[in-house]
Amino acid sequence: MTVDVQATRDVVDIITGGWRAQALYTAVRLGLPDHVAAGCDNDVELAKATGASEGGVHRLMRLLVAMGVFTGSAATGYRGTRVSAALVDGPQSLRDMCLLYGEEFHSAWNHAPHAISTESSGFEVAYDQPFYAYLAEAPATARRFQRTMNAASMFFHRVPAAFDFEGKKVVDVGGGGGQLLATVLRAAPDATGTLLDREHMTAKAREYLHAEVGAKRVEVVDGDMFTGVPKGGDVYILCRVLAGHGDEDVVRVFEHCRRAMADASSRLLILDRFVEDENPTVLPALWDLHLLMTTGGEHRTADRVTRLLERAGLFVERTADLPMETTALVAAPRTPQRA
Ligand SMILES: Nc1ncnc2c1ncn2[C@@H]1O[C@H](CSCC[C@H]([NH3+])C(=O)O)[C@@H](O)[C@H]1O
Repeated sequence: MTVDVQATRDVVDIITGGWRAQALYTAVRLGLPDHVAAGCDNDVELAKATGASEGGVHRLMRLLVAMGVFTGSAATGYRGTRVSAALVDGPQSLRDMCLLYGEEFHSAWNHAPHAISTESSGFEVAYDQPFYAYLAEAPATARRFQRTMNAASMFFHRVPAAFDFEGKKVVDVGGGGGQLLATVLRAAPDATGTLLDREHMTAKAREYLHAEVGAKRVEVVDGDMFTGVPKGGDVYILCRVLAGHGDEDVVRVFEHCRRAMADASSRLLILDRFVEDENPTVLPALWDLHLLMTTGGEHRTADRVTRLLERAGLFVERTADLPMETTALVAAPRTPQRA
């Protein structure tokens, strides 16, 4: 019998992927990226700074050097890399994402066979309640989740290059904290904006947007996108809002946007991650399953979104790629619509 060495190697690489994630999680939990950045460069100092055993630190650091998280060695001194720098505590850090993925989301993924077999949330099995209900009772985790969402917003700054907002009336539907709308309005000084979100979200968004772009250029509206969206916009944005909702609800939101458009030159801009059934790439397919693990949700294929748009009287005019395998999808109304 011949042994396929490469296949064995490939399988082992995949199987041990979870261990790598847990090793990185432990490093972040111990604050190793921060301590190395602060100048601790050997096992004795790192053990003292973290309260962990010197032997444990040595063995973990050896793996992290092999993974490219740090460079150097115990003998020559450890040094940080771009990877460890991205995990140092501070604004835009991936630290909270690493902790959340290593704790609550890791527990949710422990129930992957159940979640996948039944297409239901693994989180609910692990924690006996839905993810968002849990967050409402666990403020520290809720803050960690919010920071994770912010860190995952690094594609926002590329949105103005994918769509010309200059002079337009921009409506951000489900606009969350307002970071995207602020980015768009800063890039297009003659544009004005309206953010629509649920009542419990809008106070923070209003405060943020008024501070960032001023009350004159932006309006923040409480509402329900399934009931209606503000009228007269030149561009309606739906950024990361579709994944948690069923097809019928999504068509309803698309229809509301089309009917509310100022005229036939208005556009709907969808910013989201789409999965591919043909030649899939790993991150979108992983995040699709991750939505299943956490909320029971899913990412759609671009074809499926296109069909839902068509049902709502819209067609896809063009698409553009954004960082982290996010896509900008620009849709136009089929016929001139009046509000
Ligand atoms: N029915 C609804 N009407 C308006 N906004 C909603 C509704 N349901 C959920 N949302 C909001 O949709 C957002 C999804 S999270 C995405 C937020 C933002 N677009 C970003 O990309 O950062 C949250 O802010 C929700 O409060």
